[in-house]
Amino acid sequence: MPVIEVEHLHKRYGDKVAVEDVSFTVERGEIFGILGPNGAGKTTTVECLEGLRTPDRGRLSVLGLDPRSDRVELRQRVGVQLQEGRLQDKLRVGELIDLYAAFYREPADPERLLSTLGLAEHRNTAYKKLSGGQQQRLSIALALVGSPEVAVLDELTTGLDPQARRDTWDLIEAVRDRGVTILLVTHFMAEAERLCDRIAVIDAGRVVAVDTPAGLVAGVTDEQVVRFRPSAPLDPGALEALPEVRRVETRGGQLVVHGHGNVLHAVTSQLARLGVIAGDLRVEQAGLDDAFVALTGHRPE
Ligand SMILES: Nc1ncnc2c1ncn2[C@@H]1O[C@H](COP(=O)(O)OP(=O)(O)OP(=O)(O)O)[C@@H](O)[C@H]1O
Repeated sequence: MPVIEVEHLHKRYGDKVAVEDVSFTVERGEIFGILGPNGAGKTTTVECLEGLRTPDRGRLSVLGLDPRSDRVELRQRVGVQLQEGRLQDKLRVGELIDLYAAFYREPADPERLLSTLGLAEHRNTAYKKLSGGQQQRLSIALALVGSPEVAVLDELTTGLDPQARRDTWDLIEAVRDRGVTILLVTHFMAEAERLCDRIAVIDAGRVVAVDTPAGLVAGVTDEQVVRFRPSAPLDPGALEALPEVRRVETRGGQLVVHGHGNVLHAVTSQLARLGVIAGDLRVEQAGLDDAFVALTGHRPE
C-alpha cells in the first residue's frame, strides 16, 4: 500500500485557486519530490497532507490514515520541517530538541541527532543566535527527532552554503536508507535530481508530470550536444549529413553539433574518416532544468 495517496486534491483561498487538481502516490522508502515554480501550490498540498489545511475536494491518505481526523496519531509518525520563524527565539538548541523529543513515544537520541547535523557544540546557543544555516539544520533535526516513518521537508536546503547543502543531502539519503519515506518540496533542480527517486512537477495547481528525474528529462527531449574545436577547417555539411545530427552551429573556432541517439560516436567516426581531430571535446545532455522549462514554461531560479 502506498504511504501517501493524494487523489484530485483541490484547495482555494477565497477566489484564489491554490491547488486545482493534484494526484500522486508515494511508496514506502521513496524520496519523492514536489517540484514547481513559486505559487504552484506545493506548500498548500503538503499542508493538506500534514492536516494543517482542509481540502475543498479530493481524498488524502498518509500511512492509511486521514490527515485531519487522525491528526493526533499522524503527529507521532510523520516528521515535519517547520518553516522559518516558527520556533521560540530564546530557547536554546538543547532545550528545543529535548522539548520536541518529549512529544514522541519513541524519540531518536537528541544528542546523536545534534552531532550528526553538526549542532552538538551549539547545544547552549539560543535559537535566534544561530546562523541561517544552523537554524535550517535544527529544523531538520526537529523533523527527525520523533523517529518518524514519513518526513515532510519543505525547502530543505534553502539558505545553506554548498558544503552544508551536500552534507544535508547525504544525511537525507542516510535517513531514507533506514526506511523513512521522504516527501521533499523544492524548487531547486540540483537537489531534486540528486535526491529524488520520483518527482511530481506541479504548475498552476496541477500535476504536469510524475516520473523519475531521468524519465522527466527523456520525456521532453532526447537532445545531446557535442562541442569541439576541429584541428582543420571542416564543412558543417559533412556532419549535417549524418542521421544522428539535427543541426550544426559554428561559434568562434568551435563547432556545436545538436543531435540525438549515439551522436558522439557518429561525429567522432566521421571526423576520423576526414582526418580531423576534435580538441576540447565535450558532450552535454539535457538536465532536469530543461525538462522543467519544457513542462512549466518557467525558468528555474
Ligand atoms: N493563506 C493564503 N491565502 C490566500 N492565498 C494563498 C494563501 N496561501 C497561498 N496562497 C496562494 O495560493 C497559491 C499557491 O501557494 P503555495 O504557497 O501553495 O505555492 P508554492 O508552490 O508552495 O509556492 P512557493 O514556492 O512560492 O512557496 C499562490 O498563488 C499563493 O499566493
